[in-house]
Order: sequence, then structure tokens, then C-alpha cells
Amino acid sequence: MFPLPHLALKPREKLETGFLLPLRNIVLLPGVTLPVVAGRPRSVSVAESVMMTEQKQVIIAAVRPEAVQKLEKEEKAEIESLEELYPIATLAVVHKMLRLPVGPIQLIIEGQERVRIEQLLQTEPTYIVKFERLPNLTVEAAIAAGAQQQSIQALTSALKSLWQEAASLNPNFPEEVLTVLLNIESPAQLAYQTAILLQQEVPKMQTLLEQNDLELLLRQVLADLQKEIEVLRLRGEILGETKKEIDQQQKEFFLRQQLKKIQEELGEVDSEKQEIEELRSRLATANLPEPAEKQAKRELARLERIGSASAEGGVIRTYLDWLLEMPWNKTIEDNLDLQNAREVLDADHYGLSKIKDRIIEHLATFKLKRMARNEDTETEKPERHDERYSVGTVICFVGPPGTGKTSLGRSIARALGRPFERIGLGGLRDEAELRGHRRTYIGAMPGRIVQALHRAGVKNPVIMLDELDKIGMDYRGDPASVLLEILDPQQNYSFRDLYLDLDFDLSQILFIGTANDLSRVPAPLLDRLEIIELSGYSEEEKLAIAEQYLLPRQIEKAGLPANAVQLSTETLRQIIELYTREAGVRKLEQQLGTLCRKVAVRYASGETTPTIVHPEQLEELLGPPHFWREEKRKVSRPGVATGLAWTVQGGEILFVEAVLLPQGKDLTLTGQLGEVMQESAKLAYSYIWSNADALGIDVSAFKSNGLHLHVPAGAIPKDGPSAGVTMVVAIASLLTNQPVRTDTAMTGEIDLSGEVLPIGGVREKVLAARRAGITRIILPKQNEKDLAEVPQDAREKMEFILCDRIEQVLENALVRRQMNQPVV
Ligand SMILES: Nc1ncnc2c1ncn2[C@@H]1O[C@H](COP(=O)(O)OP(=O)(O)OP(=O)(O)O)[C@@H](O)[C@H]1O
Repeated sequence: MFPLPHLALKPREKLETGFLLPLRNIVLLPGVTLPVVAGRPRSVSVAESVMMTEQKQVIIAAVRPEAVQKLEKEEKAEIESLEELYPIATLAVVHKMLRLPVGPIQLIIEGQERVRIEQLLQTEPTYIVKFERLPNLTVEAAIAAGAQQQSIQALTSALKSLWQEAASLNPNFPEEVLTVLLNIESPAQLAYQTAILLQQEVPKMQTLLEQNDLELLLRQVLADLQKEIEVLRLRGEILGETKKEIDQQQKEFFLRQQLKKIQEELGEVDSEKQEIEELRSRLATANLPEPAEKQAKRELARLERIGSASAEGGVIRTYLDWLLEMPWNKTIEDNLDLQNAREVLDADHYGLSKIKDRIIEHLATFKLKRMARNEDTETEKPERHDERYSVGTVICFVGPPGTGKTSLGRSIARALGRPFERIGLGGLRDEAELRGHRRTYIGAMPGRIVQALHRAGVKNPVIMLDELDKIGMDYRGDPASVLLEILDPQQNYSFRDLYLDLDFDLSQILFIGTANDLSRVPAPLLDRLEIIELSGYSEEEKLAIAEQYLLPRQIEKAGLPANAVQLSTETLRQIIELYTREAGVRKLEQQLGTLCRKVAVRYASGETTPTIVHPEQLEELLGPPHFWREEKRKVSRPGVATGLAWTVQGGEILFVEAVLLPQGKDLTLTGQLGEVMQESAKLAYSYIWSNADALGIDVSAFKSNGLHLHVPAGAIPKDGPSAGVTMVVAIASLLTNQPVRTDTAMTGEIDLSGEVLPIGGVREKVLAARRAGITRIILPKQNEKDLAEVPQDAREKMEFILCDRIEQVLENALVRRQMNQPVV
């Protein structure tokens, strides 16, 4: 038997000794009576010891939540130190102890006053602490400490009236509790009871217990109660609205039933019944595959039950429409005459002979596989998706905008006699766009593939997947993986759209892809594609396309007779040069469209003589030119050289500018150059420094000045090694004070020994130079073979200088003159 501590019997002394019962998840407030459970060995021991004392008093302290977590993690039952407890606790009296035959002891305890625990004297077998009593929160004490009596009164009565409001908002609130609350006289008691009824978390309750200022205590619980009332009010509103909705639905249902009865009595036709009948007869003749038919029947039965006037009925109706209108078994017979295909391609497109050849080859394979399948189906009925009959790859046109990718796809469809549908993939990030949304979503729709098939009305259209290089990916899924599934003959015969929720056979669709930039097409997709590259057109090709295709088409579109607009070759040339600067012919077509519409206005107002457009009239009809020949002017000072670049838009010319800085010794680079391009700049700089003598350059320029190399336009990122040659020329031009020839552009990679290495995109670069009015091009010798790709007119009108050493480049690029001779 352990010695009994002397409990709370010495009011003269400040510190007293008492038993401690630590509680998890409970804060006991003064004046509040609670049942608690003592199950752990030390708590049982405390309970038993307390019951042996006369006053039956015990200190109740809450265990800190972080200590509770730690104890649980470490699987410990008992606390061991004061740090694990909140030091402000409550002195309580045990009214009753209930000991059951099995299980823990139950105690009924009532909080009496607040105390501060000073020391944990003993932990085993019972907890014993030293504590100090804290002053009670009475009105008198509060007034003595400076509080206003009126404000305490006002807060107390506000609290009571809020309780009345809370009770009125909650029909389950017991009336006796409200009566008790309204009759509490002590403001502190009212506050503590409020806190208990609001059932707040331990830390929050503990702050209330620790509050020494009565007025603040009242304000805190008042705010909490107000919040609770707000929640009650909102809940009431929400419940009210939902109920109203349900009532409305029920009312509609009964009214509809009544209407049906009345109509039956009057012998009138029920419009809903009629609708169901109509759907049923459509279903009977739709010839759906078995799973689709089953699904349709199930949904029809549901519609009959629910009625189509309800919201749910509307959803089912739309779904049934989609199901019945899909071309499950409808195909169109192909025209596989290759001669006809060639004629159609020629009729729609100028030139592009190699590309047309590739298309015809693809169609030939397609035809042979089809014939093989047709023969075999007569004998062995192979699976639709049998490997032997799949064309395998999907053709994909890659090239700058406006070079005819989409229109070639359209021509293929026309040649085969199939409908053509285009699916733009630009900016697509959500898998659901392709695969559809489940019907459980509000406003759900099938994906774009199913929509395209629905529009086409047959299951074997030509579908163009436009801009394969612009698909994205994010948390909504990976559209590229859906595309893979769509294009894979092993999978696409049973493509599942989430809206239809049925398999659809996509294997008979002829897919064609397009992209501007091959490097951005996801790699797994690339494996499935047979790439056909289109490049930009030369000026002569553009002239021919405009004369033979674009202008007649635009004249017809504007509703004019065939000869209404006549353009001389010179006029067309000026439109190409001054109003468009592009690899393709999209803008050219737009400008011709604008011109035709202007003429259409004249025609419509009665001037019906054919309009011959001369170059001088262009400004009046199309506005001021969009481009000038400013490039030539710019390159006339030493330190500026014209380079050639390849971009997704086609070729472009770019300038490399070099200036000496008065101070520093380093190389400064600007113009958003990529890593490879920065390396080219460093190579150029090092090459010139190390060969300064041979090039006739004063080395002191390097020693005492910094060099700044800039490639406008600074906001456009640029990269690649092919500007190496241009950078050497720009630096050499600056340091020898010899300008670069204004009619010359160059491209080529360099190495430290001064070799000129080959580059890519020759055709596009040459065409870009030609568009910019350049007549001489310096190219790496190893690129000579690529000149065969350059259109003949450009080849004839331009001079090509092929170099394998940088000295040859400098020799041909710089305007040789004596030092100090004025710049030409
Ligand atoms: N060789 C050509 N002969 C006749 N018309 C052409 C030729 N090339 C392009 N066009 C016409 O130019 C216009 C633009 O072509 P299209 O829309 O096919 O470009 P695109 O390559 O698909 O461009 P984008 O990459 O922007 O989709 C069309 O009206 C097309 O008929």
C-alpha cells in the first residue's frame, strides 16, 4: 500500500498535492459533469486511490494531441512526463465509480476549478502531482480587473439569445437543455457549457480552459456559436432546396400519369408512347450488331419506364439516337482504280510528283491487300483484323503550313470515293476528347472519333488526324496513347468509346496524319507512320499554283464568272513577294480571296466587265505591302552577315551581328541562342582568334575589347550548328572592316580546324533566300547533292558557291578592300 497524499486540505499553502488522471481527447471544464473511462492500469489505480479519500478529488489533465500520436505510434499505454500534458488542468470530484465484472472502470466526474500542475511527483503505480489553484472567473473578479459590467451582461444575454436561435434552427435540440442553458447565472458557466455542447477539438477546448479573462472567454464562445448557427442555417437551406426538387419531380410524375389516364379515356394518342414506338421501329430496321441491339433494347425499356419528359429520359433519348445513327454496318464501296486516283490528285494539286507517286504506291498496297482479303473471305472467312490484310502503316504528311497536306488528304478521299473527315488534334490534352465521356457525366458526349464516324455516315471514311505534333498530355490522360490504340490494327477493330460503352470497329477507316514538326510527334506514334515530307514551294511553283488552282477556286468562291478577275504574272509575283512570305500558299490563297471579293463588290454594283489587276492597283485593293526589301540595306555595314535557318514554318533568313565592346575580353551572346548555337559562336570566336594572323586581323582587338554577337529577332529561340559559318564571317567582317556582300547568304557548320561541314534543310533554306531577294548562296561542299531537290527555277536564277574550308567562305563573302577605305 502506498501512502495517501494529503488532498487539497491545506488552503494556506499555495502548492498542494493530488492524484492525477490524464485523459486523451477530453478537456474537462469547471462546472461540467462527464462520464469518463479508466482502463489503463495506472488510471485504474488512480481511480481506486481517489475513491479511498474523503473528498474524492482528482486532477483531470488533457494529454497533448502530439503526445497521444507518439504514444500510439510507440504502442505505449502510459505517459511518463509532464511535457506530455497540458499544464492547465481541472480539479474534479468523482461522484460515482462503476466497476463492471469485465472491462474498464467508469467514473462520473464534475469539474470544479482550474489548476496549474507544477510538478509530476510520482508516475507509478499512480500519478501524483503538485498543483496550484487558479482564480475563478467571476464577474466581480473581472470588474476588479477593469472589465465593464455592462459588456459582460450584454455578452451573456447575446449568448443566450443565440442559443434560442440555434434551438429554433435544429428541430432535434432538446427543450430541457435550452431551459438549463437559459437559467445559468454565472457567465463563465454559460461559456463552458456552450463550449461542451459545441463539441470542439482538444486544442480549442484547452485554450478556453486556459483563458483568464472572462470577457474574452465569452467573446470566443460567442463567435464559435455564431459559426455553428451559420452552418445550421445553410444546412437548412440545402435540405429545403433538395426537398423542393424531389417534390417537384414527384408532382410531375403524378401529373404525367394522370395525363396518360385522361388521354386514354379520351382515346387520344399518347405522344410519349408514339415516340417509344417510333424508336422501337427504328431499332427493328437498324440492323445493329448484337451487343448494340441488346444495349438499345435495355435503354428503350428504361426510357419507357422513366418517360422521355424527365431529365433522365432526355439523356436516354439522346443516347439512343447516337446508337441508332452510328454506321455499325454501313460501308461505301472503294474505287480502287489507280489511274483515276492519279487523275484526281493531278486535278487538285500542281507539281508534287514524287509525293503523288508515294500516295499511289500506298494505294496500290491497299488495293492488293483488299483483293487478297476478298478472295480469302470466300474460302476461309478470316478475322477482319488479320495481320495479312492490314496496310500496317498510316501515311503522315509532314511539312510547313499551307503546303497542301490537308488538301492531299481530301483528294485521296475523293479518289477512293469515301467521305472525308478531319479531326484537329492541336492543343488536345484530354483523353476524353477522343474516347468520349461516360454517360454518368452531365452533358456527356461521344469522343471525336465516334463523332467523325457519325458525320461520315459510313464505317470506312478517310479520317485525317491533323496536327499530330501538337497533342499534349496532362493529368487528364495521354491522348497519344489513345491514338496508338486507334491506329493499331491489332486493337482498333474493337475500340471502346466511353459514351457509347460498346466496341466499334475502326479497322476499315483509312487514317491519314499531318504534322508540321516531326520532332514533336510522340515517338511510339512515329513508329506507326509512313512519313511523306512536303517542302515549301518556289516562286515559280507558287505562280503556277496561283494561276491554275488558287485563283480559279477563289473566283468561283466569290460567285464570279470564270474570267472576271485577270492577273498578270507580274501582279501575281508582287502579291507573292510583297504580301506573303511563306513556305506554303495559304496566305497567297487568302490574298487572292480578298482580291476576288473586292471585284465581286464591283460586279454586284453593276460593273460587269472583267477586271484586269495591274501591279499599281494592288495597294488600293490589298492595302500597303506587308514586306519590304529592308534586308539588303541592313547587311551593308561590316559585322553583319546573312545566314539561313530551317524552321517548322519553312526556311528563313537570319542575320548575325557583331560589334566590338570598349572594355572586357569576353564573348557576349544574345538573341535566345540554344546551347548548340552558343557553341558555334564560341567556335567561330576561337577560330578567328587563333587564325588572326593568317586572316590579317590585329590580335590586339581580342586582347583589349569584348565582342558582342547578336542574332535578331531576340524573342525567337534559335538553335542548331548551321550558323557557324555565318558567325565566322560576321566576326571577320567586323575585325577586318570589310562588309559582307549584300547579295549573299550562307549556311554551314564549322569545326576548330576551319572545315565546313554539311547541314540539313537545303531546299527550304534556298527558297527562303530567294524569297528575300538573295542571289548568291554559300553552301558546304558536301551538300552539293541536295541541290537536286531545289526547284529548277530557283537553281537557275541563283549562284551556289560550294566550300569545304572557311577561308573559301570568307573569300567569297567579304567585299575585299583596303583598310580604311570607306564602306560601300
Ligand atoms: N500543290 C498545290 N496545288 C494546288 N493547291 C495547293 C497546293 N498546295 C497547297 N495548295 C492549296 O493551298 C491551300 C492550303 O493548303 P492546306 O490547307 O492543305 O495546307 P496544310 O499543309 O494542310 O497546312 P497546315 O499545316 O496549316 O494544316 C489549300 O487550299 C490547298 O488546296
